[in-house]
Amino acid sequence: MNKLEEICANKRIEVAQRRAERSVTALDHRAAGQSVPRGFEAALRIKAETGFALIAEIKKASPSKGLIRANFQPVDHAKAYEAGGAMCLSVLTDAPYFQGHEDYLKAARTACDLPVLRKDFMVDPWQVAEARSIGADAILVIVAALEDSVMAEIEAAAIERNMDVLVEVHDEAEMERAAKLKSRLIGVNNRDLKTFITDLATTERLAPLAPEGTLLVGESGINNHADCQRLAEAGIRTFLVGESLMRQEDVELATRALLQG
Ligand SMILES: O=P(O)(O)OC[C@@H](O)[C@@H](O)c1c[nH]c2ccccc12
Repeated sequence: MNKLEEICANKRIEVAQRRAERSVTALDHRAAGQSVPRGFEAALRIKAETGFALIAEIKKASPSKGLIRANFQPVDHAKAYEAGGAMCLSVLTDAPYFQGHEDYLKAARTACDLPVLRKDFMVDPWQVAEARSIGADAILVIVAALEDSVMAEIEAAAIERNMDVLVEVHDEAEMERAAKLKSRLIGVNNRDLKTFITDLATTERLAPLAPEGTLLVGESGINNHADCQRLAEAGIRTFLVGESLMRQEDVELATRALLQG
């Protein structure tokens, strides 16, 4: 069992417990109290026409790096990312492996005007209703973790709720499977799931294989402006960046430097 399979096996157990306590109807009722979804993909597409569109990630820890940020303040981070020029936020909510929490997403979204992706491991369409009920504007679908039929069900649950779907791929076969979905927001994860090594060449290799009309997102291992410029050579102007920003003292300044050099 690789790490992703292990995480998803645990997620199934975790979700089964929460699902027993709350129905989709109850979640949708709760979601009605949230503000309507902010356009996640639309914000990225507009910005990517003229510059670099950034999804800035709020991430306290990860399985490969352990604790990334000791002084962890999701509200301050959200504000700093927004002030620094990010178009969207991604907030880790997985607790066992990333020390995330749904409260971090709620607090971050309330603190700014940016659309927010719930960064978690979706294994059940029920989680989409849950994500919307805490205010998420978009969800992540990791192709490597799901069968085609479940992937489509999760996507449908998001579309039904006017949420956007970031579809994540790691290799050619996954890009082909992603193309069968409706979403044309596709992230290429540069992190090898078995070794945890990141290599920007992954995005460069897969970019030409994306279906027509796709907004491609370069994910993971993007450390500086030069990395953004390198991916721009391959036509990618949208990036998902976590660790390199989370490690900086002045997050707003670091965000601006990443985008502008
Ligand atoms: O911290 P980085 O190397 O900038 O990477 C951010 C993001 O791509 C990474 O956190 C990520 C990509 N896909 C995921 C799926 C689950 C959890 C985390 C992730």
